[in-house]
Amino acid sequence: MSRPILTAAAMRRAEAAAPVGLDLLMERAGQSLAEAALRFAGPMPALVLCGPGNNGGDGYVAARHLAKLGLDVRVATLAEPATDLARAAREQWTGRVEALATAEPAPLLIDCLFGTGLKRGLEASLASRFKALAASASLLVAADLPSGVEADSGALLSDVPAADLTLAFGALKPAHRLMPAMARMGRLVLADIGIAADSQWHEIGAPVLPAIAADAHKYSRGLVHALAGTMPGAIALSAGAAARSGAGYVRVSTSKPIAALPLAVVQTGDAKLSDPRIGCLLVGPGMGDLPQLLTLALTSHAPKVIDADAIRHVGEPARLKGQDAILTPHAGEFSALFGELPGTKAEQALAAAEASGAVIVFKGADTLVAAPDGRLGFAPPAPAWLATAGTGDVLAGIIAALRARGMPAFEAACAGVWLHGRAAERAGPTMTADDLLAHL
Ligand SMILES: NC(=O)C1=CN([C@@H]2O[C@H](COP(=O)(O)OP(=O)(O)OC[C@H]3O[C@@H](n4cnc5c(N)ncnc54)[C@H](O)[C@@H]3O)[C@@H](O)[C@H]2O)[C@@H](O)CC1
Ligand SMILES: Nc1ncnc2c1ncn2[C@@H]1O[C@H](COP(=O)(O)OP(=O)(O)O)[C@@H](O)[C@H]1O
Ligand SMILES: [K+]
Repeated sequence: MSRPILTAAAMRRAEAAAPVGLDLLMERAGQSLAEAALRFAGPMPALVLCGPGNNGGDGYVAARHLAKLGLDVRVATLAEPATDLARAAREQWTGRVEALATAEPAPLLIDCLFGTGLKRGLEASLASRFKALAASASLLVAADLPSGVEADSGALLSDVPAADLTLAFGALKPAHRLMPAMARMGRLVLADIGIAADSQWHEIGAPVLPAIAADAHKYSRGLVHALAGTMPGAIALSAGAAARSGAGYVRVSTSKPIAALPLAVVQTGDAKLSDPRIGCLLVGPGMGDLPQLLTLALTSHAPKVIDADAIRHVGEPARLKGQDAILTPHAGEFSALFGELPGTKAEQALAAAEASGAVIVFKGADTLVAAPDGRLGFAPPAPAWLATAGTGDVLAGIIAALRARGMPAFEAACAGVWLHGRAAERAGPTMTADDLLAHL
């Protein structure tokens, strides 16, 4: 099961369409916040910071439930509630409400200042007060989003303290899975408040891989054909990854023998790309300045993974229409091909998929997979030690193998990204790209 991801506007639509009233949604949000905070932190004195909107409303509800659960809880606010829902929640809180500017700190700080409605950075005095209270607390729990994070882009409108726990209400928002916000969430927990969170945007979940048929033979399991360029190490990483990701046959066409290739990978001097058995063609890793390799690849009818240097040689995104291609750019390769697109990383990835007709794996600490039909996958966090040379070559090889095994392009790309991240977790912080192969 992969979890839906909703923008702030989509979230408001889902809330409005819910079979129960908004007051009940807020009650559920606040109650789940109280229960999660108590389970996470244990019974320690708490200070709930309430903002003017419905995120603040969740805070008043949470405070009421925490008090009912026997906790020593105080509430501080920067302004009176500005919405009917928040006002109603405030009225049901029978305790005192302190001014945020003068409130004493508490070991458990619950941040209900702003959620999806944040419009601009926090005022300087509020931001510094919030930071000081967070610095004095042992644990910081954020309601829906750490206050200061923009829900749709993942931008930090204010330099917010990192939460230890973030409780997302109803559905994940893009900021839960986009940098730099993603790194401020701490543990991320999703609270079901009873909305139907339908979306074409999802967090990428554990893949279901095609089974190996009992009567399989090497070609039926999938043939990956890779085109080697000037840097043999890169294609060796890609081909090794493809071989370990279930391709039945991995073949590399190269003008000179490559010593680093696994023995199971077949080297060939000619590139017979008309071979109908090719399940996926791979071009780009270690290609160097040989644009003719891309030109050759684009003459083939086989599905393709286009990575690294080959991306820079595409020229016009529309050249890829009808190519059944998966592109795997990092940020530099992305802007080299698509230019500086407007909008959030999510919107940029989707625009690139539409312009090229290709599935786009927009890599980084927050990798996205976008399909031309509007589907968008957000990778779960992967270890930062993936930031080492050659890991992209490994990813391209994994995806090529899954495509050759018959997975559709979007599913193969999502599955590859997921497996790559989990392999890095298993390989540990000292890994090199070579080590990653052993953990596929
Ligand atoms: N709408 C609903 O039915 C539900 C909403 N829920 C909560 O409501 C949140 C969204 O509520 P809202 O749309 O009221 O938005 P928020 O509570 O996130 O904040 C919006 C309010 O803050 C003000 N504001 C925005 N940025 C500011 C800044 N930098 N400095 C000072 N004031 C600023 C706005 O003018 C507005 O009054 C969600 O994140 C979630 O926590 C939950 O209670 C579940 C139900
Ligand atoms: N900070 C990070 N956290 C998680 N994953 C990362 C991080 N930095 C890079 N990655 C991942 O590592 C891989 C790097 O690929 P790429 O930039 O193409 O490197 P190379 O060309 O050297 O192989 C991508 O899959 C990317 O998503
Ligand atoms: K918040």
